[in-house]
Amino acid sequence: MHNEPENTVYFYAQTDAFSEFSNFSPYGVAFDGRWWRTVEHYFQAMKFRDEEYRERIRNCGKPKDAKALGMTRKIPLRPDWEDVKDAIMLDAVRCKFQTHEHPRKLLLSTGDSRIAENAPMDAYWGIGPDGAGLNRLGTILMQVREELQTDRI
Ligand SMILES: Nc1nc(O)c(N)c(N[C@@H]2O[C@H](COP(=O)(O)O)[C@@H](O)[C@H]2O)n1
Repeated sequence: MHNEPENTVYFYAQTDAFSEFSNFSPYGVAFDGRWWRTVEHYFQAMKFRDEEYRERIRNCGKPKDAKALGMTRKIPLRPDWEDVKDAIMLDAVRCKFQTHEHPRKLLLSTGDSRIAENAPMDAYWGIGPDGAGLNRLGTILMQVREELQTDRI
């Protein structure tokens, strides 16, 4: 069962409310001494072991370009991707909210509301076409919010 919709904060497009919660929003993260202009750039690059290809993603302009580069299967996906992708996403999202005050305050302002990525085509990170998707990104955002609320980060 889902919570009632009125207790849910939805986000997705950069033109919608709470767009700051999207990995496409313009809040960069630092990992391994390098700056990634969005969480999406970092997340997509981590799919690959190929350092040159990671750099290509890091240096591409927009998060949608990073996502498109991350979709290729011409460069092999790292073999452990399915095992590590949730931890990589959590690290990146946590780093974003630790680094940037504006999205952090917005995240804290949601209290204990459910947070859901309203991504119609994505039933893993988002709620998918019928609202019943796994919403892993929303769950990670709620975990990071709880860490902030309880001063654990
Ligand atoms: N804003 C936005 N536009 C899309 O088209 C999307 N699919 C998403 N969702 C984000 O995509 C990332 C997952 O990519 P993979 O499917 O694992 O390659 C993740 O950042 C989702 O939040 N967002």
